[in-house]
Amino acid sequence: MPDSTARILILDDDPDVACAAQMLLRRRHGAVTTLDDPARLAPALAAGVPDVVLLDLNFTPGRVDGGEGLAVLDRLRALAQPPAVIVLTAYADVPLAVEALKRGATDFITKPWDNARLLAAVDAALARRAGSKPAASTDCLMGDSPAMRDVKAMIASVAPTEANVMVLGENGVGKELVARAIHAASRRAAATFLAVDMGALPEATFESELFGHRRGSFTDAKADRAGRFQAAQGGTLFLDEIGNLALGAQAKLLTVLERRQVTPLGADRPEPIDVRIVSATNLDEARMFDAAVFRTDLLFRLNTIVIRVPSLRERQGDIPGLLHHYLSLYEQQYGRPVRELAPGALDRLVAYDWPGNVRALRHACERAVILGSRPDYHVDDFRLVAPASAVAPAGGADFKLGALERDTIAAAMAQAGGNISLAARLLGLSRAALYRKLGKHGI
Ligand SMILES: Nc1ncnc2c1ncn2[C@@H]1O[C@H](COP(=O)(O)OP(=O)(O)OP(=O)(O)O)[C@@H](O)[C@H]1O
Repeated sequence: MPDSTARILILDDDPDVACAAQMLLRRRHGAVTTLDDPARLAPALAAGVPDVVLLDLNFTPGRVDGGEGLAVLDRLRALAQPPAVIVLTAYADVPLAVEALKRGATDFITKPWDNARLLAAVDAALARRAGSKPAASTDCLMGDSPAMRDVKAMIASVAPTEANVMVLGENGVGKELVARAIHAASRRAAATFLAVDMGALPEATFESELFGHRRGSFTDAKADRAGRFQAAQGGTLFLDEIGNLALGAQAKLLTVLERRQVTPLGADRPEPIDVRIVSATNLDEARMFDAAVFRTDLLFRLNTIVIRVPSLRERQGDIPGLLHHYLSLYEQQYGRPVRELAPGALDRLVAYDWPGNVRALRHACERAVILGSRPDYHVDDFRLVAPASAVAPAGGADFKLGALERDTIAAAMAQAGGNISLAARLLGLSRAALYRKLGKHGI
């Protein structure tokens, strides 16, 4: 929204860049000043701290490491009432932009910028300062381990931006919760958050499901139908299991993201879309960078920011809190008495490997509450599928982890009597994920 009282400072040593930004922003905002040298920042601040600073990261000719700009950012953030800072970076400087976000920048814009994008970033920064933006919400994302604190800090930094985020991590680590937390802390929080399981979308109906269709565009199209992109308009679209998308569908998705418009099947005109994309996959980065699996151009559209959610094995410190939370939850839900863990049980549960991560832990707690019949919880009440001693050796080679996964799945299948749904539940996996793993291990 235009704000004639807003004070905006553009700090860039390139007079053409500073002048172009000033002319653009002056059309909407009151006081827009420029500064070409950070050494003159102190007197400028003495005259009044701006609401928003557009900050270039390099000032000395030949310097490209961004150190000068980051130092200015630190100084601005240390002020009693710090301004919102939007960093201006060269296209290839995305890692630097991420560093700036970690240090408290509100957003980043790559040069040469898109005018609408720059105006939207300034509006969002002003709205945030005016307190019209809801507070960050990562409450439901439990865990205070250093690894989870990093994840939460990343969420808080990237949420207010419009950057596309790719969330990486094993099954059940909480990737969807991370995506929801990003949405909840963004300026889109009041609009829709829509999750789509890309792995479950048949290729034949991919376009109709995502982009919508007009009545009569194919035999079963009895009425006009909006796609997921239209349904999430103004909000966030969470593309889950993105790594499982067929290459043909990847090309169609890329076109939509590039043009920021969708053409429903049977329509003669494209429709503009305004959605933020958060995607997730359990494939590791090496697989995602395999061109036979995933188009690199699409990957670069989606992974402006990457958030890696660590497995439960990598944050054992979170396990006691999660156990307590989910045991209490199910005790209440099933009207069971409050019980403690038997001596020694906690240590073994913490040392357990947790294939299936938090989802598996949650299901294990549900089983213990339902099946445990002693005054306290013992490890066998949790019906873990692999022995609690089956912790992968430190620095263990991949093939050992692979064998462990195969044996665990085989054990779960045997315990479930071949019932896929039950085995998937025991393992804390979705049915689709279990099918893929069965195929991978030839079980
Ligand atoms: N940090 C956490 N705190 C509390 N609950 C969590 C946390 N992480 C995950 N969970 C719970 O674990 C389950 C799985 O979480 P979620 O669906 O977000 O995982 P995921 O990584 O997206 O899984 P998948 O890869 O199978 O799609 C959910 O019930 C969720 O509430």
